Amino acid sequence: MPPAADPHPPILQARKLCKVYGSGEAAVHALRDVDLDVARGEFVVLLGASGSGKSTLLNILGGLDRPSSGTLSFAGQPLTGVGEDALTTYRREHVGFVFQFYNLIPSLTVAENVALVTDIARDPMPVDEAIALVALSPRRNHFPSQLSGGEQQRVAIARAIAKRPELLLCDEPTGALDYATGKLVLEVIARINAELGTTALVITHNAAISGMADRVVRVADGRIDRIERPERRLTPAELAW
Ligand SMILES: Nc1ncnc2c1ncn2[C@@H]1O[C@H](COP(=O)(O)OP(=O)(O)OP(=O)(O)O)[C@@H](O)[C@H]1O
Repeated sequence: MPPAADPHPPILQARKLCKVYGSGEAAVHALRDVDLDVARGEFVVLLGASGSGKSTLLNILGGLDRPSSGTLSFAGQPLTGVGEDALTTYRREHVGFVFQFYNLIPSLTVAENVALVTDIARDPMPVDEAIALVALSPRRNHFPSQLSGGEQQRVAIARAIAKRPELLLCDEPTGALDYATGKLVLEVIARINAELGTTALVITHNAAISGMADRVVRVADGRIDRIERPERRLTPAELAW
């Protein structure tokens, strides 16, 4: 008899992921044999020096890029060895991305920026619900240029979560923000993880942020160097750096 399927597969399962950019003498081994399981609802922080491979890993986990070798699955379904259409569907339906620079459309208001996503999503939340989740309801009709960096990042988060993705992948979401503003943005990500159950993976250079995580994955030279599980998850307000 074949083994029974795991009733609760990890939302992400990576095995022996490798990524090589270029070839020959110019080859860069950005990821080397990365194994990682992420449980549904987890809050994972990825830490590591510049160039260690964090963005490469996050981009592959989010279906923005493909590994050179190794396997990846989402909720038990393979994402490696599949066509471009399957990867696009995965990204569109299941993944919300937040980057360091907010990538908002300057000529559209907050509500219109979020609506860009809800208009094409399968089961989106109402635009104003997404905006309320990031505490920007009073600014719904403002343009990005009228908002602070932290507020713009919260709009980017509203846009990322409005389609109710299972995964929220954030690459240096506080990288361009000052201390207090960065904390506010992290509070929003932590609240979405807690209230919506969205699995969150957050890249940072800032080790202090790791106190917020269920698990801290340390990446060094393209490998997972170690994984730590803090005894108690801190709120962003309790973090200090
Ligand atoms: N498109 C590319 N072509 C060639 N090399 C690349 C490419 N993208 C990334 N790399 C290299 O792969 C390695 C890992 O890069 P990656 O961006 O994943 O690191 P990172 O940990 O996210 O760094 P940072 O914290 O500076 O963003 C680096 O040596 C980088 O120069």
